[in-house]
Amino acid sequence: MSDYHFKVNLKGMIDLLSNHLYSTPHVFIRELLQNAVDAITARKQCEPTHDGKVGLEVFAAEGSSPTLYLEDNGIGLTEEEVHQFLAQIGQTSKRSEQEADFIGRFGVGLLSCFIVSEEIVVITRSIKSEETIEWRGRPDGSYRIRKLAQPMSPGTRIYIQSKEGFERYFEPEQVKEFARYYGEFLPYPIFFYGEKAIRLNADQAPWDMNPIDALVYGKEKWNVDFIDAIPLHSPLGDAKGIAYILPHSVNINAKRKHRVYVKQMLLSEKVEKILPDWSFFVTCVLNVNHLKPTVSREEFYDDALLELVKKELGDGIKRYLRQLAKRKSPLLGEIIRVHYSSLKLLALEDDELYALFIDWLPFETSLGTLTMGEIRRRSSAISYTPSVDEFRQISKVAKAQSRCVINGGYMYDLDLIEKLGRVFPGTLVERIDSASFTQGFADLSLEERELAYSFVRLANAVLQPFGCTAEIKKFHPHDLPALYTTSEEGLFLRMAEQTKEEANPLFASIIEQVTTNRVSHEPAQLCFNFENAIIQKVIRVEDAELCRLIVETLYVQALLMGHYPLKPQEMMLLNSGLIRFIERGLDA
Ligand SMILES: Nc1ncnc2c1ncn2[C@@H]1O[C@H](COP(=O)(O)OP(=O)(O)OP(=O)(O)O)[C@@H](O)[C@H]1O
Repeated sequence: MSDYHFKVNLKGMIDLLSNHLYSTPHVFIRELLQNAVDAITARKQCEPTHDGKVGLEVFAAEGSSPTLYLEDNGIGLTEEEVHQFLAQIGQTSKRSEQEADFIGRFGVGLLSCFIVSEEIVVITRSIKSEETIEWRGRPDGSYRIRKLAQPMSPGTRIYIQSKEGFERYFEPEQVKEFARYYGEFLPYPIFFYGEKAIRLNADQAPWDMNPIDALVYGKEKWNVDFIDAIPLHSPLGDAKGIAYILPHSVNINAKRKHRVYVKQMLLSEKVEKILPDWSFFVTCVLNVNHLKPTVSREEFYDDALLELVKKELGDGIKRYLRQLAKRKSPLLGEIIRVHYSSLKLLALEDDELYALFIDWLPFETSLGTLTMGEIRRRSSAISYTPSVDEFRQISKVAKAQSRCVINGGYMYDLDLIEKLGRVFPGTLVERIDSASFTQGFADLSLEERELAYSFVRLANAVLQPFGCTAEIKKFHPHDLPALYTTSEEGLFLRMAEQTKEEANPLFASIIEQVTTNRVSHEPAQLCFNFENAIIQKVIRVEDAELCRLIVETLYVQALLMGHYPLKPQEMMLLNSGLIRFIERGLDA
C-alpha cells in the first residue's frame, strides 16, 4: 500500500472564495489592509515603540491595467517564512500565543486577490533579516521567489494588477472608499497617496468617545438626530460600543442591523444577532475583540459565547433605562413615547424594569390613551377587557360612566396588565366581559318594570330568531337606546358566518365544518336603556306591529354601533325596516 498526498486545486478554491464565500470582490482591499495591520501589530510585539503606518496607491500607466500598491512597515517575512506562509494555503503565522491580537486566523485571505488579479507580487524584508525577497504567486498554484539586490527597510510591499474586467475595483475613488469603509477605525494611520497624501482613517472611534461626542459623531456620519447614545460594554467579548436610540418608531418585525467591527476592522454593517430581540429601538456601533468571525469575515459563529456577549450588551441598555427611570428623566418619557412597543416587550421580560417603567407606558382605555401611572392613580382596581372586540362593545358605555376600562387586546398589553397584581400586590386586577359589565347596570323599580313588561316580552319574541334575549336597565349614556353584548364564542360565530358569506366555496365549506357543532351557550343580549327618551316612548306604544318594527330597528342600530358584522338576515332587517317605516308613514 502506498501513501499519497491530497492535491488542492487552487482554481477551484478561488472559485469557491469568489462565488460562494465573499459577498463582493472588494474584500481583497480588506484582506490586504488586515494583513498590513497584523504585520505592524507583530512588529510592535518585538518593538513596542515602533510607529506603524500603511500606505495605498493606484498606478494606472497609459495602455496597461491599473495596479494597486499597498505598503506597510510591519514585521516582514524571511525567505523561509515566505515559503511557509505565503506559499501554503491555510498556513498562518497568527496562531501564536498572541493570536488574540491578530485579525487574521485562517491563512486564506490573501487568495481573495486572485478574484481580481492574475498575479500577487510581494516584496518583503523581515525585521530578522537584511535580505529583500520578491515572491510572485499565480492562481494556477505556481510561484517564483528571488532575492532583490536593492535594500529596503523592514516591511512589505504588495502589487496587485487588475485582471481584465475588474478595472473598476482599482479606480482610486473606489479604493479610497473601500479602504475607508473597512479600515476607518484601524489602529495605525492609513494613507492614500494621490496628488497629495490623505489619511483615510479617523483619530478616534465612536466606542472610545463619551456619549455626547458619540451623538455628534452619529449626526455627522448618518445625518440622524438620535435620541441618545448609550455606552455598551461586554467584558466576555472584550467589546465596547455605542447604542444609538432611534428617533422614530420601528416595526417590531423589522430586522435591526448593527455595524460591528472586529479588532477595529469592519465585519459588517448588517449584523443582526449581536443585541437581544427586545432592543429593536437602537442601532449600534460596536467593536469586539473576543468573538470569532466566520471565514467570510462577514458574521460571527453563532455559539454560546455570542449569547453571553449579547446578554452583557443588553444589560448595559437595561442599566441605562433603569437610571433614567430612577432619575425620573424626561428623556425616558420621550423614549417611551416613540418606542413603547419595544419597551413593553422588555418590561414583560424583566420584572425589575417592569416595576420601574410600567407607569410610563401608554394603554388604550375607555377614557382615551392613558399611562398606567394615570390609570393607577384613578383607582387601585384595574379593569380590562381581554380582546379588542369586547373593548369595543363596552367602551362607549364605560366612558359615559367615567369608568376606566383598559383594552387588553393589543400585543403584549394583556400580559402586562395581568402582571400588575403580581408586581404590585395591593392592586386588584379585574378582567371584565361585556355580559358581566351589563349586570352592573341599575335595575328598574317594580312600577317601572310593570310599565316595560309587555315591551320586553315582545322584544324577546322578536329577537329570539337572532339568538338574542332582551333586557331593560338604566345606564349612562342616556342618549344610547340599547347596548348589544355577546360572549367571545358568540362573537366568533358571528364573524365566522360573515366570512363564510364572503369566502370562496372551498373556504366556506371549511368554515362550515369548523362551526357546525359550535353553539354559543350564552345567548347575546340587547339591553334597552330605560333612561333613553326613545325607549320611554316605545314602551308606551300599543301597536304591536309598530313595536316589532322599532325593536328590529334598534337591534340593527345597536349592532352597527358596536361594529359587529351583520348576518344576511340582519342586513335584510336593515333594508326592509326602512321600507316598512315609509309605508306606515304613507298609510297614516
Ligand atoms: N503584509 C504582510 N506582512 C507580513 N506577513 C504577511 C503579510 N501579508 C501576509 N503575510 C503572511 O502571509 C500569511 C497568510 O496570509 P493570509 O492573508 O492568506 O491569511 P491570514 O491573514 O493568516 O489569515 P486569514 O485567512 O484569516 O486572513 C499570514 O499569516 C502572514 O504570515
